Amino acid sequence: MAIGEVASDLVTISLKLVTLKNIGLLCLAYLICKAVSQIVYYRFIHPLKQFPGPFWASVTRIWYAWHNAAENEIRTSWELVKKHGKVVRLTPTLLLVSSAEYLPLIYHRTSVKSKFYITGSFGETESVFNMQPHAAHAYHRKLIAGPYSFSKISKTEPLVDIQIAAWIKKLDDQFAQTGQPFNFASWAIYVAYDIISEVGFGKALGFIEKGEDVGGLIAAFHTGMPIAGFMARLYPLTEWVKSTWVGKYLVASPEQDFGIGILMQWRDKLVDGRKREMEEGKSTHRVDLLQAFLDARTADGEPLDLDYVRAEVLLILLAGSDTTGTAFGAVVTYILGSPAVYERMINEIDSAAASGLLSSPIPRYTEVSEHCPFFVACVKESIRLCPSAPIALPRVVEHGQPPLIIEGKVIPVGTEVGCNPWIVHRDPAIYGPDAEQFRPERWLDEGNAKLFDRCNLAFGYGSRGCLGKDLAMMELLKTPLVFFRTFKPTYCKPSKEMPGPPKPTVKGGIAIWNDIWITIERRKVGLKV
Ligand code: HEM
Repeated sequence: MAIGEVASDLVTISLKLVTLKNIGLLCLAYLICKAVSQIVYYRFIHPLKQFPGPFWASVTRIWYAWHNAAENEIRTSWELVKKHGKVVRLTPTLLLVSSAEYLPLIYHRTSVKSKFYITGSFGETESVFNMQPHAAHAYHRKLIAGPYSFSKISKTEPLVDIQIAAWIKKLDDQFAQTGQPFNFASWAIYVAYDIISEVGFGKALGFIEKGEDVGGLIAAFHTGMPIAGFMARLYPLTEWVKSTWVGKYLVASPEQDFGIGILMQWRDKLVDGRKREMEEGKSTHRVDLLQAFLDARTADGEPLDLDYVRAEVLLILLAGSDTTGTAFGAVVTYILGSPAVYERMINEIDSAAASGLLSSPIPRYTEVSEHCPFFVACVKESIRLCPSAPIALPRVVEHGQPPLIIEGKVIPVGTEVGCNPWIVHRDPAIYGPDAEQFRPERWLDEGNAKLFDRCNLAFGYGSRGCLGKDLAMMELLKTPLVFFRTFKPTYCKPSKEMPGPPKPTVKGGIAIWNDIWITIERRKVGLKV
């Protein structure tokens, strides 16, 4: 047979082999080889193989993303910590550390956020929250931190009071006077939204007035968070998808009529409205956060890029409302769940008020901190047990930083390390053997309280800690206090329409209270509305 004929036969045979079925089989074989090599590498060769954790967690991020989507990430992580100790491997590259003693080492001054934060779920332009490199974050944080300082935020206290008074009046009219039950979980977010929009943008969005989820913003956030959580946990996939044409559908934008897109539309209305006012010379008297961002200048005297201002404004809407509402929900639920705590708290508030130590109708933040130590302890204990952002907050171990040594082991460069506030706040070495119980008294010992404050991760830690903490604490010490002083709440008997008992779920990375169904009656003391 001539060489030409052999070649032609070979081509014919080859072409016969190129069938759809064979191409499929080849792809399958490739995927199996890739999966097997990934499993072998991460489980038996990778430097993190020495750390304990479930098999699937050590070889694929899908395990972690799956548990987040199934809303059982915390319980699962907690059980692993109880089983394995202070360090657990949650993904091929992520270690969860449960011991508070390591917080300063992991969250040091120049720590770098991991790609967990790249999701694009909050839009194309990053705010200080998403920025990963230390230098970029430090530069931008310096530009915008001024208006969040305690001295500036304490000037907004009268604005907070206006919203608290409006909220109490609405609750009185709609529920105390009528005896109608209501879901406190929703109303807690309503007041938080109106406070943050008043302080942040100079006008409450109207949640209290309308008594509803204005523009569906709360629902939009709750829908968007599980997607954000999934994308954060599967970030290599997210990064790749973002580089393809599908990316534009993945990254949140105001063109989208769902999820975070809806919040962006509102954000743009606020920013554009303010820009118009400025052009018309109307907004010179404004002192809110938005105006501070628009007036801020870089070292070269340039205004901040408008897209960046938009990103920071969106962050205020996202970070400053639901989180605070969740904390209100926690305070009320934990206090109502313990009659002895309720009695002690209400007696303290009543006697402080009777002694003239609390201004009327709404006490000042400083008065509450000084004269109601047990109530303050209740708030701190509630946030300890139910932090609003119960996620691992991962940082990357980088070259050029001091070596990170945990439990005697050097953590390899490139590893993601994080602590989940929900878990760290239950560290028995700090809080004792009853760490899982709601016991506000533990904060009354001054030495303990200082230690607990140092180990608190509810507002993040160190140079990347929450900029809105002072505002949030002001809201948290005032709003539930006025609520309890004015009304006596009682849980409703659980039914199909009013399920109970109340419990938090975690969507993406945010704790959300569901079904705090109560009735309220007016007490003889409290805010007259
Ligand atoms: C109870 C209420 C709040 C809680 C529990 C909370 C929690 C947190 C946490 C845990 C972080 C750090 C996240 C990380 O390390 O990745 C953070 C960052 C941040 N929060 Fe809050 N937050 C609350 C309220 C607020 C409010 C009211 C505002 C705005 C007025 C705000 C603005 C911010 C900002 C701007 C950052 C980013 C800081 C940075 O990276 O430099 N937060 N918050």
